[in-house]
Amino acid sequence: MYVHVNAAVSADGKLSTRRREQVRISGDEDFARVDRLRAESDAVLVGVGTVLADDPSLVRFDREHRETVEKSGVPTRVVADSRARTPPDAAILAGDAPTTVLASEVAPSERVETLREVGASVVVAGEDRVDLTRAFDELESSGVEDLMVEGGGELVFSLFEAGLVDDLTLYVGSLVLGGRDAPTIADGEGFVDRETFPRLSLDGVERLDDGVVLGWSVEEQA
Ligand SMILES: NC(=O)C1=CN([C@@H]2O[C@H](COP(=O)(O)OP(=O)(O)OC[C@H]3O[C@@H](n4cnc5c(N)ncnc54)[C@H](OP(=O)(O)O)[C@@H]3O)[C@@H](O)[C@H]2O)C=CC1
Ligand SMILES: Nc1nc(O)c(N)c(N[C@@H]2O[C@H](COP(=O)(O)O)[C@@H](O)[C@H]2O)n1
Repeated sequence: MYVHVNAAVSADGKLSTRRREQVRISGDEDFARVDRLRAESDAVLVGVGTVLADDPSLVRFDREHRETVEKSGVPTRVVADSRARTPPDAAILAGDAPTTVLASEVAPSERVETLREVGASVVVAGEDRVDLTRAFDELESSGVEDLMVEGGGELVFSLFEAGLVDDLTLYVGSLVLGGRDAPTIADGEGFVDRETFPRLSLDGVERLDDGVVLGWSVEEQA
């Protein structure tokens, strides 16, 4: 499965403010690029932190572009949510697009049952937090070849740590958000040993809206 992480950051590298409220960093051209990326994907993944902060629906994508890349149907929405905290009335569970919740064994069974009742598929992988490698194997066996990840920083750090990221694109907008506690694209514990820093290879730089899109592929980890 090919894993592409995309996000928008401020000029000082923040995904949002210290209040973790959704901030529109992308402009119209960048959102159109995001819609094309979604159209190229079989599934779009976010962490439950993003669901609780932004209440995304993840239903928008470029339908014309999807036809040109020969993908059928609509992208499945996926949430990494160890404890099944996704509210049953969350926008990510509404509408016709399918939703898969990746949970772990600590998820209370009644919450898992409620999510199933409102139409989600629930995949249990991992004892405590979601075991992303196992969960991705399950997604792949269900037909997901191209997975787009739209954040947030806790989830993306874990994906880098597990060596699961193939591509990273960042839209860098022309604003400063600041805040030592504001989320960045890779939060979590952080890497400390030089040998473990994921290394990137710069593939492209493009000016868009009032900002710039940077594209990298992730080099093989030793
Ligand atoms: N500008 C942009 O492009 C974007 C901005 N954002 C912003 O980012 C913020 C949210 O990011 P953040 O708080 O980091 O939340 P995330 O969306 O990264 O979700 C983190 C949660 O995912 C769950 N999770 C399940 N399995 C794992 C795992 N293996 N590793 C890590 N996490 C796992 C954890 O909760 P649990 O343990 O309960 O499972 C964790 O707390 C918001 O402010 C949002 O607005 C978000 C996306 C894009
Ligand atoms: N690409 C991008 N630019 C921004 O400025 C953003 N704030 C985000 N946020 C991400 O988009 C999700 C919302 O998508 P929908 O409105 O549901 O289509 C949000 O949850 C973040 O993952 N992205």
